[in-house]
Amino acid sequence: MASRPEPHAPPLFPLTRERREITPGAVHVPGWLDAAAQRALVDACRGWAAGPVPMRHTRLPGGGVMSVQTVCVGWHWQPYRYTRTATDVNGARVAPFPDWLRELGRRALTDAYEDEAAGDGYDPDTALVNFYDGAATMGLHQDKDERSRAPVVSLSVGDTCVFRLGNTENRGRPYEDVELVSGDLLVFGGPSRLAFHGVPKVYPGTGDPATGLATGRLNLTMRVTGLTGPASPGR
Ligand SMILES: O=C(O)CCC(=O)C(=O)O
Ligand SMILES: [Fe+2]
Repeated sequence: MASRPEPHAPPLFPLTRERREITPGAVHVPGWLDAAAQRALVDACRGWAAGPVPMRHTRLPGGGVMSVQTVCVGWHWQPYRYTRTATDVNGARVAPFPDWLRELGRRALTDAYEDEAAGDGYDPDTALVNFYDGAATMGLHQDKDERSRAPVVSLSVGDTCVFRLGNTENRGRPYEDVELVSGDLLVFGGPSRLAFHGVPKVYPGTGDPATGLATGRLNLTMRVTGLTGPASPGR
């Protein structure tokens, strides 16, 4: 029978994936959400996907549709603006942005930037929840429909993907491909806030169904719109 490891023995499964600043202001924290937190996030996203605005493939002005499916909370994003009601879907007002998600965003900044004060005053008011089936991808783009340049906090659950983090000038090089795994946190703020980024590939079947997500990849990004307007109910 194997003996118990000594208290000072190295962990049986050493963490090889460590917090890393990819470019100034862009930080990847692998495994930030534990299994219970991932399940809770999947549950919440499933609730939002059911309504009041259903998760859908966003229609682009050129006539195409995005391969990912998206649902929003707080403010509704449609190309290329935020509205309180989903005028391009069913006209309903989106679900309010919950306090627990704001709190999670603050902790994300504190941990990513290793600075107790980094989350102070962070007040995200919208979250975009994207679902990628095995074939979905997202082209390189900037998140620039927000008036605020506060950081974007990104959480991933389910299948592993390739996340491409580029420069702030164009879709070309330099860029770096980073694998985002279930539970990973990525923050992009500061000089990287307007970096081009996208998801060129998802690896189907790499997620753990114990998260509550049998297939596919879920990504939630929270942002500060910098907009004011008719407040969400409860805010
Ligand atoms: O899925 C991701 O990791 C990125 C999503 C994204 O860039 C977006 O929703 O704007
Ligand atoms: Fe984005």
